[in-house]
Amino acid sequence: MKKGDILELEITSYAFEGKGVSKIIKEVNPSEPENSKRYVIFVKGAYPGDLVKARLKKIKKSYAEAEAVAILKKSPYRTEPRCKYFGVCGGCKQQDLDYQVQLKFKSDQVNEIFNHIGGLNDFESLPIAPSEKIFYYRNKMEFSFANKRWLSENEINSMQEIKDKNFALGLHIPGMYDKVLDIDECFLQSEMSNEILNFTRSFFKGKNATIYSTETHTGYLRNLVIKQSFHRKDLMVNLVTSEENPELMKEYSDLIQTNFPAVTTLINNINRKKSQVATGDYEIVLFGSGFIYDTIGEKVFRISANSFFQTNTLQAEKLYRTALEFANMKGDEIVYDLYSGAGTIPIFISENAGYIYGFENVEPAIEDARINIELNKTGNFKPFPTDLNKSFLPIIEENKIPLPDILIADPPRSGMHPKTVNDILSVHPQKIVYISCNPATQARDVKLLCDGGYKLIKIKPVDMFPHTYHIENVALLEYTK
Ligand SMILES: C[S@@+](CC[C@H](N)C(=O)[O-])C[C@H]1O[C@@H](n2cnc3c(N)ncnc32)[C@H](O)[C@@H]1O
Repeated sequence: MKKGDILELEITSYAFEGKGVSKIIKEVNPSEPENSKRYVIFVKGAYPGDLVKARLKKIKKSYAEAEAVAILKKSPYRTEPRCKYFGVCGGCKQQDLDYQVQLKFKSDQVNEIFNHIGGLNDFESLPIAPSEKIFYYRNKMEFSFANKRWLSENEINSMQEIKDKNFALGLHIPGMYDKVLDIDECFLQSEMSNEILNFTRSFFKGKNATIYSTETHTGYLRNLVIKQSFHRKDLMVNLVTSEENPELMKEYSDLIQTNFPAVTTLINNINRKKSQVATGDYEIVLFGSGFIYDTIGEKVFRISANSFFQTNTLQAEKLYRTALEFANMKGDEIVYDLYSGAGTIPIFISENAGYIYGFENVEPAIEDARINIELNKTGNFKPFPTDLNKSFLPIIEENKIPLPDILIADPPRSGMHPKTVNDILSVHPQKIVYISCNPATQARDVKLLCDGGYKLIKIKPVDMFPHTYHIENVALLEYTK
């Protein structure tokens, strides 16, 4: 067996990040053939139930990696993808998999990750909460401009001259930071979002506007971010550019106002940094308030261009309700909310807690949290600017913050800094509710907390991102010593 070989493989299970698993016998045990050792091959582009031809890409001692090149027998779990860009776009990699099966695979994967990475086996695993909407469920889309448009095979193979290959506005090709798939529709946000996307492309193309190059670090256009309230009629268009161009922006702004009365605010974020992030060094509000408002449950939240808000509003409510159920408070508890963003969790749970202290390092998010406190007349929550890559103990001491009964943490994908885990152990809340969009780093951190005296009681995934591999999971830990 060598790299490049093509094997016929039966796919029997599913691994993290959408790889089918096939187990083959490399060496037969002659005395007990049925007990011959199985060798695992992870197959990209294959689902359980498929029979595929796959090309070997990498061979290791205990496993190999391959890529499906032909499907000989289709898995019964496969469905027809809705989107014409499926297979190329990095957005919805499981759109060809039945949604109920997606849920089952996500659930199985969380358990497997907790078992393998965390070495955790003794906990209750609650059923995954399905997403109410499986299309048009996002309230935010971040599109990128690129001066290298992804070309289809047909375009490359055709003998004709390729048009517009230096202008794209759409979504990145997986693994290619500089190439963008120029899309004219996406089923993740709303129809209106697609219209704004297409209008923005034709406007700037018509003006021969330049696109920021990741190689030369010159050029004007960087990102188009659309934020749309789910429960209200607020719609924000945020154009991220490398510099100011007041004349061009004025023209764009006037046309957006005329053609899209639904757009309630237009912002121009100026990002002079080399890194490709869709947040600016400063922002210019062209019209409207510069914010949108949305609700989760009974609570209303202001969201600015650069603050985090859960992207699936309907599922955010399920996520927060799960956290609230897990915390199971009497009403007088001191709660710490680490990575508190715009204060959405503290405000959502405020009636069930005594006092909540939030810790967050993004200034616009903290500013939003302060406004959200006023909007909701929340009298028992205060956010503290805190960099959780450093110890938060000095902030507690300086501000005489009492020790917590309950700690909620909702870190970014990278999980918690080891210093934060240590700090949690030293403030030893009775319960920890850990929300995560990356069960691998969550299991790693939960293991550390369990080594420090906590017990994992239960977990519940909440599907926030249908058709993608992304898994959101809530875990409850209790102090046992
Ligand atoms: C997954 S979001 C959760 C926000 C909030 N809990 C919610 O549900 O909307 C993670 C948050 O962590 C914040 N964050 C990231 N790195 C941080 C750090 N080093 N210190 C403090 N907060 C950080 C981000 O700004 C973001 O608001």
